[in-house]
Amino acid sequence: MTTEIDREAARGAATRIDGVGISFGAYRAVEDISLDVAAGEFLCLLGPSGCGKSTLLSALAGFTRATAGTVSVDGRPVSGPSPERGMVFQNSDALFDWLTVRQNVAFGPRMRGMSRAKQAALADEYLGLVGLRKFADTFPDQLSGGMRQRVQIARVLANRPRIVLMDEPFGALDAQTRQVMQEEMDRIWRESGCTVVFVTHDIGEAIILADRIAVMTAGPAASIKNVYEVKLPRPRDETSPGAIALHQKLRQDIGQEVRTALREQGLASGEEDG
Ligand SMILES: Nc1ncnc2c1ncn2[C@@H]1O[C@H](COP(=O)(O)OP(=O)(O)OP(=O)(O)O)[C@@H](O)[C@H]1O
Repeated sequence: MTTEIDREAARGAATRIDGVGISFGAYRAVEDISLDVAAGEFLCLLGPSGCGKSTLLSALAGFTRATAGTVSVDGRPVSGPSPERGMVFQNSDALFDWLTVRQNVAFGPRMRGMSRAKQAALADEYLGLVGLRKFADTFPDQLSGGMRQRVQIARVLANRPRIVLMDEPFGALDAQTRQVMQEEMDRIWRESGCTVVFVTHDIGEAIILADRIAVMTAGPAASIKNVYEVKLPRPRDETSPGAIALHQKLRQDIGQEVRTALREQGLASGEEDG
C-alpha cells in the first residue's frame, strides 16, 4: 500500500539568508545576516531575549519582508507565505477548537481540495507520526499542552512543507513535557525529512536538537555571533561531557551578549566575562 506520506515530496529544502537586514521604521532589528541552511538540516537560532530570532524566522516564513538582502528557498526568493514553509508557534491557540484533532490536521489538505477519504488517511498518518492517532476524534481543548503542540506539528506536516519553522514551540510547556517533546521532535524530524529552523533561548534544547546552532548578538542591529556544529551522536544526552562543554561555550557567548546589551542600556557594571 502506498502511504500518503511521500518521503520524496516531503524532503527538506535548502535555504539561504543573504545579507538580510530588517527594520521596523527607524528601528534596525537585525542587520547583515547571512546563513545557509542545508536541505534536511536542523538549525537552531539561539540568542538573548529580544535580539530578533522571531523576526528572522518570520522573514523565512514570508510574513515579514527583509528591508535588505534576500531570503531564498532552493534558489527561489521568498516573497510571501507558502505551504512549503510551515510555521509552528509557541501557543497552540492556533488550533481550531471547534474541529476534531483529525479535522485540524486535515485542514490544509481539505483547503487544497483533497478527497475526504484521502484527507482522513493523511491526517491519521501524521497523527501516527506524532503519537496521537488514538486521539483523532477528540477536540483540541480536551488535550494537554504537549498534545496540542503535537497536533500543531502534525497539522503543519500534513501540508508537506519542505521547511518547518518553529518559534519556541515548547516554551510554554512544563519541564517534563518539554523534555518528552524534545525527544519526540528529534524522531519526527528524522522521519519527516524536513529542514527545520527552530528558535529557542534554551541552550539545552538547542544542544539536544540541532545539527548546527547559530548564536545571535543582542539587538538592536543583531547579527550572527557564532555558528556551532553539534557533532554529538543522537539521541543526545545533555549530561555527556561533549554536551556540557558546548553548553558552557554557548552560555558564555549569550552571557557576553546580555551583558553588552545591559551596559548599552546603562543597567550593568562594566565587568567582563572570563
Ligand atoms: N512588528 C514590529 N514592529 C516594531 N518592532 C518590532 C516588530 N517586531 C519585532 N520588533 C522588535 O524587534 C526586536 C526583535 O524582536 P523579536 O521578537 O524578533 O526578538 P526575539 O529574539 O524573538 O525575542 P524573544 O526571545 O523575547 O521572543 C525587538 O526589539 C522587537 O521589539
